[in-house]
Amino acid sequence: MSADRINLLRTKVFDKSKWMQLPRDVVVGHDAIEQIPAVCEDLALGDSVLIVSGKQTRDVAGKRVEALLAGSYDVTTFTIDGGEPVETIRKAEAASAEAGFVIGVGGGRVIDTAKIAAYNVDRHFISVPTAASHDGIASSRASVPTADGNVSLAAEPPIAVVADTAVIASAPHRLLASGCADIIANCTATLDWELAHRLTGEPVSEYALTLARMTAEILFQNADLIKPHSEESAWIVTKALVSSGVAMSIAGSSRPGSGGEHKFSHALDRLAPGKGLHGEQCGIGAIITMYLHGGDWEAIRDSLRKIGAPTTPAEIGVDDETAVEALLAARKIRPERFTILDMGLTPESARNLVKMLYRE
Ligand SMILES: NC(=O)C1=CN([C@@H]2O[C@H](COP(=O)(O)OP(=O)(O)OC[C@H]3O[C@@H](n4cnc5c(N)ncnc54)[C@H](O)[C@@H]3O)[C@@H](O)[C@H]2O)C=CC1
Ligand SMILES: O=C(CO)COP(=O)(O)O
Ligand SMILES: [Zn+2]
Repeated sequence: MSADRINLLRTKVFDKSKWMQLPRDVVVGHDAIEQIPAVCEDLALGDSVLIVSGKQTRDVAGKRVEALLAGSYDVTTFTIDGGEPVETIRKAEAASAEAGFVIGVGGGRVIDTAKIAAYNVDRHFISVPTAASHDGIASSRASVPTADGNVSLAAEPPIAVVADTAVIASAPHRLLASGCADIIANCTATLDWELAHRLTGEPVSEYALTLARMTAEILFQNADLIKPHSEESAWIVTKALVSSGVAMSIAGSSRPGSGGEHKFSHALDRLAPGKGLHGEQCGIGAIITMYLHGGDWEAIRDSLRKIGAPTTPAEIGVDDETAVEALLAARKIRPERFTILDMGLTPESARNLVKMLYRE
């Protein structure tokens, strides 16, 4: 081989570069919230903090975090009131700019709002989930609903995650089951990613793929252990959500955890707002996309049932025709993200799939 050719190969190998941002401290367990002052002190993030929470989650845990930090930090609060998401982010951003660092205490929407606001004004962000309902608790991505569908944005990766299993176990079981379904959706999201790699040459990360898939498999194996209001269940699911979030951070995108089933969920958010939770809709979508991939869709359905997550649109109050519309609309959401739903689905085939796979 000539020297020129060797140099060319070297250049190809060495011009690859990637920046992965992962949490530095992850504290999960009973009364973990009490560790927040120690975590903040350990990370030396500044003298003032903005605590972002929702109306309900402020009562659940936000006020406790405020009280724990009040003696040592200048504490300000921002409560999300359910207004227009982009406007809410702008307001949270302005409040974050006045603080040294930001803590988000709540469900997915609160955490996403806080992590985008922190990112936009270059502040560190601590994630304090009050429910194990989604895998954004440890990721560097945020999902924001817009008029054109959900967009996945770069956001501040949590420098710490503090997940109190007592708080999480006391949340409605529906939230925990939804988080399980969001993880189970990794099974189809990873298949979609591999499909796109084979078909369009989209790069994949073997590590992110393997971690996302393994996380879903561990949950499958432990589906029997997922029970309402059990701290052990909260522990299993929270660890899986952290692991899934890390897969997204390694990938630098939500690809390992979001494929066609997520597009279906985003489409339902617009067509049937307020009916299903994010993870619930993703789980329902994964049944169809797994069937289309030729995989074991019945295993997905049975695990969801075991955990207590819905397996049909009817269970979340969505009629079959809306589910058909969502399947067809899914392709228009983030069209650059190729999935199995881009492979020739027609109104007739969508109708047949819904009829066949969503029987009670
Ligand atoms: N950044 C990312 O990578 C990801 C982001 N997401 C986003 O997260 C959002 C979905 O998150 P969810 O948590 O499902 O919805 P959510 O944030 O709307 O919360 C659902 C409900 O649960 C309540 N809640 C939370 N903790 C509670 C507790 N301990 N006790 C009683 N009620 C409690 C909230 O007040 C809210 O009413 C979506 O916007 C989705 O796009 C979802 C997955 C990954
Ligand atoms: O929900 C997510 C992963 O579970 C993030 O996915 P999106 O990028 O589709 O919002
Ligand atoms: Zn998700």
